[in-house]
Formats: sequence, structure tokens, C-alpha cells
Amino acid sequence: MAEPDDGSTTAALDTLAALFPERDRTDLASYLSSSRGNLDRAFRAIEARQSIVHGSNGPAKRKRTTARGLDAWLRPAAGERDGGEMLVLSDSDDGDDDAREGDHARVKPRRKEPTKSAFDVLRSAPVPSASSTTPSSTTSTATSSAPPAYISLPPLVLPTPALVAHHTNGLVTLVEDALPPELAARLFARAVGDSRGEGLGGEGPWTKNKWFLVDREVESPHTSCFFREVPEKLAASSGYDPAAFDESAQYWYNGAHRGARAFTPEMDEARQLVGEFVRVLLDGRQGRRHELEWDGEWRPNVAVANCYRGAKESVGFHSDVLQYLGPYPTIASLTLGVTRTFRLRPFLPSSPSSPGAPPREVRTLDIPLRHNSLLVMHAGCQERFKHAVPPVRGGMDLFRVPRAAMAGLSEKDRREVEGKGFRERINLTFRHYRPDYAPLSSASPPGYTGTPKCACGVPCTLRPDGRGRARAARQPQQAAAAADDDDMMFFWVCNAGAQNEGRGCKFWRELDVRREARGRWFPGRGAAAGSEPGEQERKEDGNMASS
Ligand SMILES: O=C(O)CCC(=O)C(=O)O
Ligand SMILES: [Fe+2]
Repeated sequence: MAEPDDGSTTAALDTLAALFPERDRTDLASYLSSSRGNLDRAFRAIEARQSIVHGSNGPAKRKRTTARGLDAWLRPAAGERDGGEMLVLSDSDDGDDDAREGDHARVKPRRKEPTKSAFDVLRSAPVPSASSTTPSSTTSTATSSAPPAYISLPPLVLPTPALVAHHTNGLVTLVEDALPPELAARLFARAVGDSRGEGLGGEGPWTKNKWFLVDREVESPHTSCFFREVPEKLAASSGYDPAAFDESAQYWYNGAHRGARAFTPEMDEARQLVGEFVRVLLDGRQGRRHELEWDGEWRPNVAVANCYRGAKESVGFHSDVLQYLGPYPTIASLTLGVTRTFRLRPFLPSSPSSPGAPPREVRTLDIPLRHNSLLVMHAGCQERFKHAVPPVRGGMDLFRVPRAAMAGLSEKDRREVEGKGFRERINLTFRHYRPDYAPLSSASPPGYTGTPKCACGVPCTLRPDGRGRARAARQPQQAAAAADDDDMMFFWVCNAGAQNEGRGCKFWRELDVRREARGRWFPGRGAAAGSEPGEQERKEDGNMASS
């Protein structure tokens, strides 16, 4: 019997198709279905060429607990536990792959079986050549006789907040039904209009990002636009000077002059709620803050808005530019409209963690993002993962504004959306531009160095040493461990090539927060909120002694 697909079936089928390319997909789907969606079991059945036996047990069920918006997180009802959803399996004694690991309540233990699983097979697969990019294969970044740097595991679909938190080790928080439904609907309808150039401000449509990859011009297969707080309205306590803020907002993408728009009234409403929520989340992470992270108040003073119109529009793997966000940023990403998959892939280590140690396991994580969900990428997410929104293969459901949201809409807004199926997904990624990573301006505090410029005379971009290459070169015995601890190195690098037909210089300099007067040493700290020196800073001081 066909089971409804929440995305995990497709992912499991893709894995089986990669493992058994000679088999028909319908055939594989039958194995998967008769294995109650259990990839491991389906794999063993196919491998043993078992015939399909339809069991009497029902498929695993996911049971949703109450919907949780930002408000519910901020003010949880008495007795409610955080975590949103819980996995509950049916009468089967098999957990599915998602449910097996971790602390999800009411998951029965899995029966141990000595036979080889799909994962065992993948682990023991022969090492392909260094150039291999085949998914689900063991990969080496050195010669084929060297131990592999990492093992690529099959993708995992994470449909619930609890699974997202668990499998990202707390680096990502997912909140469903985040905004009041009426605000989400209004924001969606206006943003779709805005993206088409039909906004009230009379500005043009959102556009595609363009940049050079080596010497070839490429463009992103979706449109975007940049929104920011009006510089003059920046609160004095933000520590940001309006001229520097304005300049950083003009060059938000790969050094290109793209201009910025002021937040629309409904974006402003949303960002107030998102800001309040993220600040509460950050307060709860006190023991986990990074030394180089912004320790003042997180204010979403800018947002990148993305529109994916239809199944083919997408964004490729990248991590967000740190130039004005600084290291270890927090980014809050709001989804409106069509459900799309947000894909996370860890930075691939350039070498094994230490000589003789087993290769690291690398797994792609797929998070389906529904209308009105908020995904918070915490400090460390940009440094450890790349992210993408892949194109949709096969059919894509249109989005209809939920009936519950209609009641709160104005007559005009209701006419815009009623009875309509939308192909758009709108994404707003709220970010905090830091005053201690702002461009230099005449109002910058004395001693502050601003954004370094390379030999081409262009402001540099800031990159993490995500693959641990620089660290491996410096401390070979520790190799790629940088991804696991707080000692990530950051570099200012030439960004000119992205806009200059690939012609850049070789500028490359390690970030040195003390010399550059950032963080603890930022002279404008008095103006910025959260400036009291504390434990965090004393630690930072000690750590920076060598720099
Ligand atoms: O659309 C999304 O969810 C991701 C957008 C994104 O990665 C970005 O704006 O940098
Ligand atoms: Fe991004």
C-alpha cells in the first residue's frame, strides 16, 4: 500500500536507487513500503532478494503535539515541555532511522541484527578516487591509498523541531507556526507583490544575484532583495553609525552594489517578534556562546529576502557571508508560502581528525520548511555547515493561504489571496549587522580598523576555515578538529574576483580581533548594548594572548 510521502520516503527511495541503480523505482518503492519505510530493512530485503511479504503492522506514525508559535515559546503554557513534536511509533518493533537515535520519548528499542545494513555497506565501500562526488560513497581527499577523510552517510529528513535540534546538535532551532497567522499571510501576499515589482513603494522586482566563479559569470536561480532598518532610525544604543551602516547595506552581496530597501511595515512587525524570540533563545544559550560571537543585544537590523517561484528555482550550497555579521552569527530564517526543503551539509573535512582515527561521518540533513516556520541558525552553523534550497523533483504542491488566516486580512488583501494557489516560497533571513564589523566611516570610533581592503582596493570578505585546512597546515597533529571546537580560524580574503571577471588578488589575512579593535576591543562598545565586560570577555582575553 502506498504511504503518504512527507519527504522522507523520497529521500529513502533516492538512497535505495543509488544503491541499486539496476532496479526499477516502483520495485524499490514496494520494498520500502513493505518494510514500513525502514530503509535499513528494505536494503537487506533487496540485497537478499527476498520476496515482499506484507506485514500486519501499520506504518510508523508521526504524531503532532500542539502547534507552537514564537509566542508559545516565549510564554509556554504551564507543564508544557519544549521540543514541539514527538515521534510515536506504531506497534512495530522497528524504529525508523530518524527515531532510532536520541532521546525522543516513546520510541521502542530497536532489535539488534547481525546482518549488514545499508550503512555498513556504505561504510565498507571501496574508496573512490579523490575526484569522486558520488553521493553516499566513502571519499578521500588525498590519494586513494590514504585513509578517507570522511564517510558520506545517506541523507536524513528531519520533519520535526525535536529531530532538527537533535541531529544538528542544537545548532539549528525550528519553530512552526511562528507568527500570528494573519501577519504571516499578509507578509506573504505583500512580499510576493513586492518580488514582482508590484509593491506600494513603486520599486522594481527583486533580482537575481550575479557573480563570477573563476572567470565565468553565474547567476543564482532565484530572485532576492535586501531590506534594512532606515539608517537614521538606528537606535543610538546599537553602536552603529548610520553612514557605515548604509554602506554595508549597499554591498551586501559578494561585493556587488545592489542597493537596499527599507523594511516594509509588515516586515517590521515580523522582525520585532523574531528579534524578541531570538533574544530569549540566546539568553538560554549562555553556557554555549562562542568567544568571537556578538555578546550585545541581537537586533535584526537587516534581512535578505528570497523568492523561489516554482519548483525549479533554488539556491546552491553556500554559507552566509560573514563580512558584516562577524564570526559565529545567529541568523533567523522565516519561510512563507510553498513548503521547500532546506538542506544542510557539514563542511567536508580536509583530513581525518587525527592519525589513526576513524574517518568522520558526514550526513546531509533535509529540513522541510513549511509556511510560517522559523529556522534559527545558531552560532557555529555557518562555520560547520553549508546550506541550500534544492530544486523540487517531481510535483510540488501549490500554497493556499490557510483559512484561519483569512479572517484577520483586510478586504483588499483577502481578494489578493482568496482561492489562489501560489507557486512562491518567500524567505526572509533576519540578520544582525555588527557595529564592530562595519565599514570605516568618518564617524567610526578612534582606533577601529573597519573592513580591510585587498590589493585590488575592494573590501575583503570574511571566511571561516570550515574545512580546517589552515589549522591543519599550522598544527598538523590536530588537522580538521577545528570544526569541533571553538578554535576556528577566520580569514579576510580578496572578494574582488566575484565582481571583476574573476580577477582578484591573493590577499589573505587571519582575523585578529584585538589588533583590528573588534569584539572586546571595539572602542564603540560603550554605545552598543551589552557592553559590560564579563566572564566571556575575560576568557576571550586569555585566548587571544598569542594573537
Ligand atoms: O531560502 C532559504 O531558506 C535560504 C536562503 C539563504 O540561504 C540566504 O539568504 O542566504
Ligand atoms: Fe544562506
